[in-house]
Amino acid sequence: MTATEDFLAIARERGFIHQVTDAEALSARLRAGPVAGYIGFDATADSLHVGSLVQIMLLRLMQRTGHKPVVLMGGGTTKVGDPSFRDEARPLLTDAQIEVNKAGILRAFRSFLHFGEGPSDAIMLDNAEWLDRLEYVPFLRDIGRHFSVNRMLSMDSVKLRLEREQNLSFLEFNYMLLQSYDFLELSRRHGVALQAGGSDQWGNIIMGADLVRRVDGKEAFGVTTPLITTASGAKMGKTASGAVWLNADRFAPYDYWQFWRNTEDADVGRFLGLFTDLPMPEVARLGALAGAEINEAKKILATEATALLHGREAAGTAAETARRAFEQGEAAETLPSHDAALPAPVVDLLVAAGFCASKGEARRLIAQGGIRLNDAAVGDAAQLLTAGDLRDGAAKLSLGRKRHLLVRQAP
Ligand SMILES: Nc1ncnc2c1ncn2[C@@H]1O[C@H](COP(=O)(O)OP(=O)(O)OP(=O)(O)O)[C@@H](O)[C@H]1O
Ligand SMILES: N[C@@H](Cc1ccc(O)cc1)C(=O)O
Repeated sequence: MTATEDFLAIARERGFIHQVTDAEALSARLRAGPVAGYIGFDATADSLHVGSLVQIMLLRLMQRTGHKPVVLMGGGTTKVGDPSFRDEARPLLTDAQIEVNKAGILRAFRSFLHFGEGPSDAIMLDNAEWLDRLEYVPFLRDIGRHFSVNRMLSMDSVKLRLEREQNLSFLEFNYMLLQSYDFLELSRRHGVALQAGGSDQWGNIIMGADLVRRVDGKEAFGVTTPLITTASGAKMGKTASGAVWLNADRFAPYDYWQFWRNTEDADVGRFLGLFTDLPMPEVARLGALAGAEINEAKKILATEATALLHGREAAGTAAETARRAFEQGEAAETLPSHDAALPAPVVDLLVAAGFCASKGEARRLIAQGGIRLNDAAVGDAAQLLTAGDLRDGAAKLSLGRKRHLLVRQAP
């Protein structure tokens, strides 16, 4: 692809665009040649989850259409904590924890973006590099003077907190200035002219674009993606038992494949557009399938999305494991597995393996008939899994019809 290919039109067609600061001028700029565009990611956990995948796929699309994606790690901003649309302040993380989180987060990007020195190669930066060095009074004088507190207070992202008279600390109130300042630094250092993010980032993004225009008189654009919810209204990426993490040590490729395989019918077309590289005519065809056929589209979505993150081989293995586990009902070797000292309560195993967030949730699922041991429903919340349950060295615990776990005797 070349830089003349219209990134904005393709992004819109695939479902990425919620708001754009000045679509016409941005389109013209994008047509004129490669544009460097950035998205920031705070290091609030040691892996990103599938909610951030919209942002990562947008960076990927930038690269595929000939532009330059800039990944900004929020090593500095994480110390402050973005208050946008949050009811309360995020817990303060130690510097050591932030380092661990950064190392975990950056792993996912390598699967989606090509990093290097070329004009459309991705680069990764960390805003700690400039934010940690800021001096208070010079910063207030050079940057702070361009911000109107009146305007900051009118932003939707903090309005609710203020209206409810919930505390917004001065630390958090500064977040918007720091993110805005990032845009200015990136514009100066790398000619970045575009910032993207989820729709909750609109306020931070337009403030940054204004700052770049005011201080340096340079063009700066902002784009937001919709915040993806499923057809039933839940925020994308959260399941009953937690988040769908991108790192394999937190969420196995097989579970990731299953997450996509379980997409609701009404979401299939939209998710294929956002989370795969399939051409749009194919996306439209698959999204329009109905009845039993939509299941084939879900498997394609699962395999394509898993291949992007974990590689085609892992995706193929997951698809094959799923086929064997569900179509033939046998426990395959590649299901996620968990070693435990036996006998052990089923409830404990479900929590230890990450299938349930708490013992309470595990008991509830058992009461609802949602847990099976070797394909037989577990009826009693106190049931133990014993060595007698092992078949060829493993017992199969299932949550619902689609998530399975092999439990083995710990050595
Ligand atoms: N469901 C989603 N759809 C689109 N973008 C999302 C979604 N969830 C998060 N994002 C985006 O990913 C980035 C990181 O989000 P955020 O930091 O809020 O995630 P988080 O810390 O895991 O928060 P939460 O626990 O509320 O999900 C932001 O740019 C945000 O807009
Ligand atoms: N505020 C963004 C992360 C971010 C950090 C720094 C930036 O310059 C841009 C974005 C979020 O919470 O998701």
